[in-house]
Amino acid sequence: MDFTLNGGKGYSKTESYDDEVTQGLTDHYRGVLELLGEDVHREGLEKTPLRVAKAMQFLTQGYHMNPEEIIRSAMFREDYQQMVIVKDIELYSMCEHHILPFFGKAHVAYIPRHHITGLSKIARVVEAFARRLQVQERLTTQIKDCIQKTLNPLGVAVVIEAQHMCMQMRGVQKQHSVTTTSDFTGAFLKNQATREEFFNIIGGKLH
Ligand SMILES: Nc1nc2c(ncn2[C@@H]2O[C@H](COP(=O)(O)OP(=O)(O)OP(=O)(O)O)[C@@H](O)[C@H]2O)c(=O)[nH]1
Ligand SMILES: [Zn+2]
Repeated sequence: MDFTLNGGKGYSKTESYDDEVTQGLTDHYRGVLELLGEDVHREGLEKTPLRVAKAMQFLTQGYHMNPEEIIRSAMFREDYQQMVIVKDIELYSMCEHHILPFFGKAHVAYIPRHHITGLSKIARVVEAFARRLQVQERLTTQIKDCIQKTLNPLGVAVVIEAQHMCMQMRGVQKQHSVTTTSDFTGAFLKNQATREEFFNIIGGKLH
């Protein structure tokens, strides 16, 4: 069995797939195509079940990542106590209700208390939680909780703005709707000025 989507470090560096899962998914997706009335033997579709099996594993690889470990792998003692903001982190996730994509941007901030983390690790935490079946609210809260738990900062702020294909391509079909979610801890919760500083920097109109 070859399954290194998770790498050894809590996140993926190479793309490879679990043979057993790939085979199972391929069989299921062949059945799905048949049920949709397709000819699974026509040239363009012959390899499609296998491609989808791999794509779905890629899109849900976050289940095999350990977001807390990602942060702990690059935690540094530092006495900087001002806001650190990583904004416009692009994210692609899948809504758990329809298994259709939702995508947009995450803005993440924290105010260190003795420890900082590698900036890329913030984006990797977003990735680890986004690459699962999700709802936007839970995704927002999980990112916040993970950073609060591992770094124990003075506060964490997470804002996600996303478009949901299940609202755009189907269902209510509102092509321009954008959903914004936010969650805060510590200083961002208690102090309106801190929250406003964050919103000003991410360029939001949310306050
Ligand atoms: N709160 C929340 N809802 C979501 C998210 N992604 C999709 N949804 C919603 O999940 C809901 C599921 O509602 P249902 O009525 O069970 O499903 P449905 O019949 O397909 O609903 P419609 O999308 O309105 O056609 C819909 O309102 C979706 O818009 C998300 O991230 N957060
Ligand atoms: Zn949906």
